[in-house]
Amino acid sequence: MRKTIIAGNWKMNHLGADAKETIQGLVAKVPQDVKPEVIIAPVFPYLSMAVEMTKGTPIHVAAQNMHWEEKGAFTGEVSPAMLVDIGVTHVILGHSERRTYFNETDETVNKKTKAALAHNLTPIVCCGETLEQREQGIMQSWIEGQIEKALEGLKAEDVKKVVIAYEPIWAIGTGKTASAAQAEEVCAIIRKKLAALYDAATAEDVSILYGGSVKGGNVAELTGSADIDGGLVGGASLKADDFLAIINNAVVK
Ligand SMILES: O=C(CO)COP(=O)(O)O
Repeated sequence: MRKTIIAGNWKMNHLGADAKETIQGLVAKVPQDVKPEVIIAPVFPYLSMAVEMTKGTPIHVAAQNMHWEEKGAFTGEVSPAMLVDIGVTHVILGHSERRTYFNETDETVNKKTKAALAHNLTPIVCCGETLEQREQGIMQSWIEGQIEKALEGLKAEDVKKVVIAYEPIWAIGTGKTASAAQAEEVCAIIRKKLAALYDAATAEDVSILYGGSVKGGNVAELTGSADIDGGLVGGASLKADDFLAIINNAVVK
C-alpha cells in the first residue's frame, strides 16, 4: 500500500554504542502517532538490538541485504527466515553500492525480492542511474529496465507490497541532491512503468522513495512532489536529530 516512508540506511557505520545512542534518541523523540513510516537499517550485528530497543514504538527495523536461499552452504550470508526470526520487517535490496562492489545483479535482486515477499518481509528495491548514463540520455531506459527485471514474475498483489527507491548514483553521498523536479521526473517514470507492467491502480499503490543527499532542509520539497512518497536516507540518518528533522519535515500526502 502506498504510504510515506522515511528510511535510514546506515550502511557500514556505527559501532554498537553509537547505534544505541542513535536509537535511544529516536525512541525518545519519535511520537507514537508519527505520520511517515519510520525505518532504520543498521548493520547485521546490531539488528537484534535495534528490534529490542524499538519494541512498542512505531520504528521498524530493516536489513541492508540478505540471501534468497532458506539455509545451507552459503558462507557469510543471512537468510530471510533468519531476519524474520529476530523481528526484522524490511530489507533493502539492490542498493547501488551492492551492485557496484558486491556483484549484485538484476537477477539476484529479483530472486531476493521474491524471497522477501515469500517471508512477509517488505523489500525496498533500489534503482538508479550513473551520471554518465544520464548524460548519454539513456536514464529512462536504464531505470525502466532495472524495474522490469527486479519485479519479473511478480503478481500485481505482490508488487503492491514492494517499496521502490530511486537513488541516482551521482547524488549518493556527494551532497548533490537531485532537484525535486529531477527526482519527480524519474519517480513518475517508475510509476508509469509499473502501470504499463501491471495497471494504473497497482502503480498508484506502490510507495516510491527518493534517495541521495536527503536532509531536513530538502525533504519537504522532495516529498511535496506527486510521485515521491518518502526518502531513503544515508548520511543524515546516522544522528537522531538529523534523522528526526527529516521525519518531521517530510510531507505526508
Ligand atoms: O545511498 C543512500 C541511501 O541508501 C543515500 O545516501 P546519502 O543520503 O548519504 O547520499
